[in-house]
Amino acid sequence: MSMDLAVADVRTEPATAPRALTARIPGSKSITNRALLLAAAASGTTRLDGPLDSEDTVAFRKALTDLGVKVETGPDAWLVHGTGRAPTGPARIWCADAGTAARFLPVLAAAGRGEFLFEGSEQLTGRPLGPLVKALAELGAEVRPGAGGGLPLTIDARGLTGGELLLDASTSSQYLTGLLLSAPLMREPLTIAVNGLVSRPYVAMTLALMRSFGAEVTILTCRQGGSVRVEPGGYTGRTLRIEPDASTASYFFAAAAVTGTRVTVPHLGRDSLQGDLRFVEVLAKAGAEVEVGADATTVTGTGPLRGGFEVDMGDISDTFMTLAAVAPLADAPITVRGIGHARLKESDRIAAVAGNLRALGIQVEDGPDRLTVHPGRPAAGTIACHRDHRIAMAFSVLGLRVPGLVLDDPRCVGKTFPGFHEELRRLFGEQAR
Ligand SMILES: O=C(O)C1=C[C@@H](OP(=O)(O)O)[C@@H](O)[C@H](O)C1
Ligand SMILES: C=C(OP(=O)(O)O)C(=O)O
Repeated sequence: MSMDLAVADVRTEPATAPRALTARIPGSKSITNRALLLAAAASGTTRLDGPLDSEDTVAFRKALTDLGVKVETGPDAWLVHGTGRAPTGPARIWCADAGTAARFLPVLAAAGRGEFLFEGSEQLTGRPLGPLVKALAELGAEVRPGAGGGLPLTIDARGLTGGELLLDASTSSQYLTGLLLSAPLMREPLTIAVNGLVSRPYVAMTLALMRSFGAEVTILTCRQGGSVRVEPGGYTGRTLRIEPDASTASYFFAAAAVTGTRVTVPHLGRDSLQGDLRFVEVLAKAGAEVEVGADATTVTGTGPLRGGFEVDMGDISDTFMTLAAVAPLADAPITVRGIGHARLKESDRIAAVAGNLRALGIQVEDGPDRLTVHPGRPAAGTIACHRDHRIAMAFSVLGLRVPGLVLDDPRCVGKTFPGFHEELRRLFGEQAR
């Protein structure tokens, strides 16, 4: 199935006050999956209000169910009955396409007992897991990766003692998050020193959520770099309201910037746990008006996008495609750097963005960890999504300004927002030609 993205023909310079829109953004994937794991390991019951219901979180929840955790689901809240300990095998766990499942759950299993087999889609099996496998082996776990060094992964678990580790987090922060989340279930403290951490705000999110479930965590810094120490002691269940997903919100904020409208996302404000909310600072560089309030964020498009800048998006790399896809509409080139690790996600995202823009006639230069997009008039064409939800969503925003853009796989957005196209059309559809 393919889908025509030309839902709008929108002027960039509004003649009157910009149209004010409120986007309905579903819950954060990263918070939902962390909270599911923390709640499963906790003693007592946890209530998650506003969790994300998408392929990644359903896969994570189902994996926990297969590990013996009871989860009750309703339309607006999930109840997780914590076991107060790590799981007992045997169990066979399907991680689907979810990097968070493949990087977080094997550590939980290794802290338990029995045999566990982790498998995933072809896409996920192709993604790296090496630093986590190495760390688990150093902690004394019996781990056997698949032929490519990652999934399918077998673990013969006898519990984990803890100790000291040096972790390479230069390709993904998810290895560090995985080790941290299950550290309170180990017999002794775990101290992890980290080399080259990417996606840093995700680790701050991990630590904040661990603390909110009762864990004792100390951040130690020295001249050589940073390390984190986690005490044993488990978790205690709680009630948690999950914020709207800031990475998902980026598409709607960018849509405001390129259509001269005003988009507000309620309940996503300055206390957000999500680094990706900082995407709005990048839009401000490109000339949009941005207000990050106590409990909402609003972006207003003020005219043509301003280019002529270079920005490091290494901490917020899930949002670089949102900027890059609309960058041809700017009045000067835009360069994004620090995003080498984005080549290791659902697709090689630098190659996917560059390839699609070039196919639309846009001049692009790319390097190992950077991309420069030149101004131009994108032609109509078919976007190759590479089964990557974020490529589909980012180019859908460009589709608000470029008639005749078609996605080759519109439904891949289900990984994090199954209702994405419907919401984009609800907000911008009446401007369709
Ligand atoms: O911890 C998390 O929830 C995530 C961390 C990031 O991955 P990397 O640390 O691999 O960059 C991000 O891209 C992913 O969507 C979610
Ligand atoms: C990289 C992503 O997902 P994950 O690594 O959690 O599969 C993403 O959602 O953009």
